[in-house]
Amino acid sequence: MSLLKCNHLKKLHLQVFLRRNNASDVTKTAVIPRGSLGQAINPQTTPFVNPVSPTTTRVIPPLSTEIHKPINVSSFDDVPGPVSLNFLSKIWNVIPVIGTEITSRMIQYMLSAGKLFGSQLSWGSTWWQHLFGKFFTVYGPVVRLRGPFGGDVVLISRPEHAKILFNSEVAYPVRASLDSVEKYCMNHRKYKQPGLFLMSGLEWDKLRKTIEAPLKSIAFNQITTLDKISDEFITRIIQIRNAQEEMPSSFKDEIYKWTLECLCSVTLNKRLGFLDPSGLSTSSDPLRLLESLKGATEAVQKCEIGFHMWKFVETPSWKSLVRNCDNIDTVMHKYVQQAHDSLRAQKDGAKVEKTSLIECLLLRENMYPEDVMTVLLDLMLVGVNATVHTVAFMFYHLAKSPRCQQKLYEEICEKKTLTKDDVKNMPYMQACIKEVLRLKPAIPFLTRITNNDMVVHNYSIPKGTHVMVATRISSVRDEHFEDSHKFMPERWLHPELGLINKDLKDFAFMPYGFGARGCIAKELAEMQITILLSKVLKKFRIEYFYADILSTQRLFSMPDKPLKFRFVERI
Ligand code: HEM
Repeated sequence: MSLLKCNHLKKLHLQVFLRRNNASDVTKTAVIPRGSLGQAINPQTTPFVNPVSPTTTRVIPPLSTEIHKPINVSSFDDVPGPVSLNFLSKIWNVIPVIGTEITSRMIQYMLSAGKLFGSQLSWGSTWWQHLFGKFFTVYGPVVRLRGPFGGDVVLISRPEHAKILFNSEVAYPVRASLDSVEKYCMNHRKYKQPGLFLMSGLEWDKLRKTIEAPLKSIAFNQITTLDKISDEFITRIIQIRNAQEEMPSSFKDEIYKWTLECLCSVTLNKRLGFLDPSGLSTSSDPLRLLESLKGATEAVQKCEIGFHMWKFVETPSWKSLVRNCDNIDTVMHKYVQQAHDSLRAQKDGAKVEKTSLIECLLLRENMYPEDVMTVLLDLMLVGVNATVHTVAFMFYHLAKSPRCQQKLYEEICEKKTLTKDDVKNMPYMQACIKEVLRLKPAIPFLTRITNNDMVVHNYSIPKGTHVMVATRISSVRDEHFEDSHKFMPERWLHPELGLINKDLKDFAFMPYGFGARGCIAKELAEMQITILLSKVLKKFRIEYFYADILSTQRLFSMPDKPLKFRFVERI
């Protein structure tokens, strides 16, 4: 049996086991429900956090060998959800298990065809947003989507429920997998690991620790290079704008190039020349990487949504995923191998100088160039797409709000050359970034496979359940943010002191996720965006005169329209 199938079976068996046994023996259930690489959590060493807030009257006892079900807590089977899916699950239960992760996407796929709510919903680019919103209106704040293939997904959005979920996290939180990327890494490439985003357990923890600190320090050491890359971006703007100072429809690609150049400079300590003023030749590494990343992103989205046919036959999406990821692999492998060889040469001589992330990784015991490749693929798929989305919407919201743009421009003008300290000390810039992430989060929902039994909204949710937190929904609710659909960076500022108000963000706003599993490169992303925006706004006023741009709100969200901004030079 394939490794993937094996994982899914493990997961399902765990759920069935938990339900049958009412999770009565914690030591038996201490297996993380996914990941061939994820080590089992040891309950003896795992810190317990009471999943229920102290102010809540319902009290669930700490995990012990005996779990006492609190009186009046409704069972998992009582969690409401769409009846037609319930019916479907009964039919499909006779079919062998395929996997929990696909359930939600399968359901979304069926619903996107309008089968459940018909014409009541408009299935535009933000259909899932309407769909999830509709679920919450119809079924309440906790919705159970019964999977046609056995795995269930619980959907939540309220901050108090997200708090219970995230506060119950143990040392190694588990995120739902991207089966297609996992299959590519483990089955197709035969790598030892599927990459940080998909790993879990002790191996994930070790790898994360290896990456996190160097990523931060290397990024800050590269501030001058990142500054230069932003200058090149400005040169490109001047080159490609038309007589009306407007960007071509392909402007998103320029943002991609800027992001990739920044990433390669931090990870490889190499300038690949994505923003070369003379353009990119068709056979160049940068163009190959750019096209392959876009192709891989599209292919992963297609593979993950809907019925996972690619698990059985080689569908066009699967072939495209393999082709594009292989291309990324071929290009990056060349640089990783070079770094590997140069480190081996240095090791025998003087002190090893670590100037790039891949060098830090390669110096780790049992870390080979192939393992580094999976890390790089992750950083590209997750990090580059999220940064491109955020930068695009920074430009958009500032263009739509000349008052905010002017205020940000004034703050930028107070600084001459940006230093490390300046980057962290620009309150209005930070407020604008937060506001863009609130309105247009690059990753609009978070997923976890619960590490503990928990009670959410008086429903018992067993350990091993796949939970989706629709964070974008909570970050645009008026009860959490006044005039929530308006772009108002000031909401993040203290009225007198001009400091970022940290209180606002708790669980209603999680653009970088949460806890140990949260984004690994928040500081890097914000530093890059701050440098870019400072440069661009010093030089240009940004304008936009076309239809509103929305986020596609997909797995890797993107703007749904061409970014035809005008960059008007300041006199
Ligand atoms: C504004 C830009 C970015 C946003 C909004 C963002 C957001 C996120 C979110 C929401 C998650 C999931 C967190 C969770 O499940 O709790 C995540 C994870 C991750 N991000 Fe980012 N990200 C950004 C930039 C980057 C960049 C630039 C990189 C890499 C260079 C990166 C690398 C990663 C990785 C590797 C993970 C997985 C971490 C793990 O599982 O341990 N991200 N990001």
